[in-house]
Amino acid sequence: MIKEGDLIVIWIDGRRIYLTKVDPKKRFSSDKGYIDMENVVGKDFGEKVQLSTGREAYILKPTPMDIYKGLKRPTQVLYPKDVAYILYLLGVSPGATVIEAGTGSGFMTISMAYFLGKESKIISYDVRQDTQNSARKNAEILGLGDRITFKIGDIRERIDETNVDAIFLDMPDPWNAIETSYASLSPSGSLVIFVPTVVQVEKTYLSMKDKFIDVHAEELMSREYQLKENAVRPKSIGVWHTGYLIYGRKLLKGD
Ligand SMILES: C[S@@+](CC[C@H](N)C(=O)[O-])C[C@H]1O[C@@H](n2cnc3c(N)ncnc32)[C@H](O)[C@@H]1O
Repeated sequence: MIKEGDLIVIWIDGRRIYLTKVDPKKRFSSDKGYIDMENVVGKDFGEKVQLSTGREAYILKPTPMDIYKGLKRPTQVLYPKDVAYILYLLGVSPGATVIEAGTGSGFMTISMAYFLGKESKIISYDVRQDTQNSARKNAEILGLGDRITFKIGDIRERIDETNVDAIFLDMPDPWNAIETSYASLSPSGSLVIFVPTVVQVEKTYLSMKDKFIDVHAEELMSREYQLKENAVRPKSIGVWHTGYLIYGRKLLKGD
């Protein structure tokens, strides 16, 4: 049963998916109508409610995908298809320590905190205080703030932590952060990097190839389908390119 303070999704249609906290004193408004939140308290997840216009909406329990659609994002954020595979490539499990840069809107940070659980330590660096503040707010809304340490700093110059399990970089010039990442990683730890252009892939590869093993780059493609009777087919409009993932594992010097 839904109670005050719960995080819920108000689902009106495929383009109107809102993530909000239940405050009985407040009103949720959209271009399709409003509902006083006191009318949501006591409902069950999956139940239908009626907006002021008579339009129906559904109350759902937030999933990472809803969180992705509903969060504020001052920077470009990673797409869920990439986030899911990055988690796999990082090779980490609950209890791990992971370093990330840059924080940006915190979508990757939040995803790691969500999937790696309470015992994990996520340390996220960014050079910008404003975007990191917004990421911190996002993490707090989701109740994940205590799993994350936000740090202001240039990861090309310094990573305070050593012997970490994995590092993820989403920044314009990751090839300048290979030295610091190498020093911070535990032997055989994974370094995963996201970049949007092939020039960045080559520069990153060249800076990694002597210190990391199993270095490779790949791109993930996802194609959504139109679901309509007698017309099920790939949608004609979609996101075709997000970026490339580069991966490698730390070798000990001299190996
Ligand atoms: C595209 S955003 C990251 C988005 C993030 N992965 C997400 O899913 O929300 C890139 C971020 O890298 C930060 N950045 C750029 N250079 C950096 C550096 N040398 N050290 C730390 N952060 C850096 C930028 O300030 C920016 O916030």
